[in-house]
Amino acid sequence: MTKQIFPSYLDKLSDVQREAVEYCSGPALVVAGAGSGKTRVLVAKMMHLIKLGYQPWTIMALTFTNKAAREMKSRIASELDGVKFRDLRVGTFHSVFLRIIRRFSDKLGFNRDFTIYDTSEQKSLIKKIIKDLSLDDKKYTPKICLSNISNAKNRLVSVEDYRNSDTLKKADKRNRLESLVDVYTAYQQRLFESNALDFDDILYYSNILLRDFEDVRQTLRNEVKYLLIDEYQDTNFSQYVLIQQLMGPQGLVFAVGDDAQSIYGFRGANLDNILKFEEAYPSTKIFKLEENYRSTKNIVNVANRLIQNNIRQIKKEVFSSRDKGEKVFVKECFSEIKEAEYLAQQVSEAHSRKHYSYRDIAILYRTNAQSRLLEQELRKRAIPFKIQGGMSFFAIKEIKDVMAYLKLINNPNDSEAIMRTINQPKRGIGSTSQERIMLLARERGYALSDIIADEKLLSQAGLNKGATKNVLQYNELLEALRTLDQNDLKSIVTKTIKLTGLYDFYCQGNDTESISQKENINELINGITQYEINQHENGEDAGLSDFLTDMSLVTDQDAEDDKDQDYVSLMTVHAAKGLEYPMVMIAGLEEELFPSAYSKSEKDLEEERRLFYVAITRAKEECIITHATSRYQAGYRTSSVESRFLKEIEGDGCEREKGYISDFSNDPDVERFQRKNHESFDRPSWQLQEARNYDRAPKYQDRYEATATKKNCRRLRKIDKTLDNPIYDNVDYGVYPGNRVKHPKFGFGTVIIVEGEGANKSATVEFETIGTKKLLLRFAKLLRLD
Ligand SMILES: Nc1ncnc2c1ncn2[C@@H]1O[C@H](COP(=O)(O)OP(=O)(O)OP(=O)(O)O)[C@@H](O)[C@H]1O
Repeated sequence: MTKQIFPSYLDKLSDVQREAVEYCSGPALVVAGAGSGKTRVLVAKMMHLIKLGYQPWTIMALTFTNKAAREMKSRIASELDGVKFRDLRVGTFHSVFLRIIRRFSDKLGFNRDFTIYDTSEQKSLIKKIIKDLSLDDKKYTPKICLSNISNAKNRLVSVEDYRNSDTLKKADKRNRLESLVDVYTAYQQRLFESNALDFDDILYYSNILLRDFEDVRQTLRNEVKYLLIDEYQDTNFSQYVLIQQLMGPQGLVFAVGDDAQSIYGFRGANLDNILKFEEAYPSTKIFKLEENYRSTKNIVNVANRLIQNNIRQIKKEVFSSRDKGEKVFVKECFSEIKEAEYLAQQVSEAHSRKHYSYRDIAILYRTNAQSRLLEQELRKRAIPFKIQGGMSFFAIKEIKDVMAYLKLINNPNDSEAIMRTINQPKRGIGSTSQERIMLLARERGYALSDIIADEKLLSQAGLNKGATKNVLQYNELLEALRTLDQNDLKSIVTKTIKLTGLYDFYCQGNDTESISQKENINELINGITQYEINQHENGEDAGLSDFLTDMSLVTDQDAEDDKDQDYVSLMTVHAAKGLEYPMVMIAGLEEELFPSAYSKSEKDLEEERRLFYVAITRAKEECIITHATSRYQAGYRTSSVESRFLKEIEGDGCEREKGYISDFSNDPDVERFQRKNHESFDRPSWQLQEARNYDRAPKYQDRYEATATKKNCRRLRKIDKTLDNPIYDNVDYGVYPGNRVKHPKFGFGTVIIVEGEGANKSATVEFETIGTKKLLLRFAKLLRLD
């Protein structure tokens, strides 16, 4: 092996990084601050172990994304001659353990070619179950059912455990969801019948394998000598137990993580796993990486000031040896529209005046919905951008159709794939026929794959002759597809697209939709070609089942950066984890948005704070943060209170700028006026101040599906009305001497005198164009501008 390169990887490390890499006598935890070089340490550790004589396949390294795994593998394989990509057992928890489950699938009663259901397949299955169990689909929504099932699996609660648990029963009763246990039972049963697993099952069944099968445990323990784990702070209970079962309490576990960046609590990540690492592995040695190599001093200091407000954390002093750099800049905007305009303008300026490339800039936000206006504003200025982690390619309808056929070739029992493809493209098997087939399957316990192949069963189901013939032809089509060579991936995919009729269905029209569908299908074929090349280069198999497995593991964070292209990246803060950009803008720092309206407890708030910490620490040189004082939500304009986190970051290295006057009317005159007079109007209007004083009503009911009470809705409308019509509905009209106002006919002016009472109240206004006028406020329709 290439010994001459070994010193170089150690040379690139700081003292403490090297100590961590070289320590190999027991479990270790590397507490790594943001930007402190976790990736470098993990790669070096792997090389070091290989140098010490560990065979590459005896080191298991678990990363958070497939992308990180690929990068790690290619760095190691390119630096170490003789080490092959395929020899490295590096991947996400899900991909590594999926391979293990396939290997031992017979122990679990699954066929080796099982399918992994994605979210839409899970939802579709749950909907059918809710219908079959005659449950109220308003109460038992797929989202609620799936999140409860996911929680149960991530806590390793089996269907039987669930049924026997008084605590869970009580909780479900309290939530009026007593039948959740039946939904869970049916869901697991149907997955099993379809020879399918969902994402959580991968870890769940891995745990079962290690717990219940002594021979599997021994085999794996003999194989895995060293375990490296990245992003340890985001492991959940199921992963925690899995690691312990695999390695034991004295095992050679090398965990790297940053408690301050634990942001997946909503998915079951348990911060205690890192906080209490030593309890699980008593002989642990802890290393702290505290130098942030990424960001300027100002950015690091502001981020530190924020995170010190969290109680649950491991103490560390993150510092930067770089310059102070620009101050972190916090900008108040009067509406989300103004905010988007401002950010787009900053991008323009950074590009033209500061010579940033677009690819150096990222705009981060808390929720996907915030991207729409940003996109609009960037488009207006012809700024190229890309939404990262948006709708997955594999969630596109036409791609799902092709994938469903491919899954069926691989796994004939996949009932979701049967129901998706049976009449897609249309072949005369309508919804009544489909329901009858499903009913027979449910009532008599037949597999769908058996029914569609059997004329007698189809007639028992009540299908007429025509429909029966069509179903049988569909089944023959599937049989024919299964005779194709599954190792010739490109050929099987192109033939499937043609033979199933999907090509004619999607690719014949000339309208924009058909063109885009055709492009997507072509993109799939291009992707497959690329996949075959990559697999080949890495010495890995590229058959149909390999492809399906790898695609089922693709996550939002796996998108490859296109290094040749220049565009601004837009993404949620979650999607930005692990990334870095010279300039980072963070939008929407408002209460109930960031922190999210859902974070009610102190624990939730701490997670939101960590999320903001992740956002700030993505920045290398510059960080701009914005918040809007009002936002259009659920059909109403509502006032927004600035995020509590903004107070927390105030101080050295942070500069704030208040917004200019509000523009609720979107009147170009008002806008022009604002621009002209912005210096003298740097305070939010009294209406906003007043609205802010309202006790916080749930504002984002649409987005968060929160159920606002009627009273709150009325209150929101009232605020909204006040904001949209700042003067007309106010009892005292809110006009005082000195106020700047706008009249629909007379234009801009200044109030000189206010006199009279109630309906007779009047104002004398000095207008810029027509001079002084006395107006009855009841009728005057004055718009107050300050
Ligand atoms: N010893 C070092 N000397 C100089 N630069 C380093 C050193 N270690 C890491 N870096 C650089 O610091 C930057 C941050 O490293 P990396 O992305 O691995 O950090 P990280 O710990 O994963 O950060 P985060 O958790 O915030 O995503 C990278 O550009 C990396 O090349």
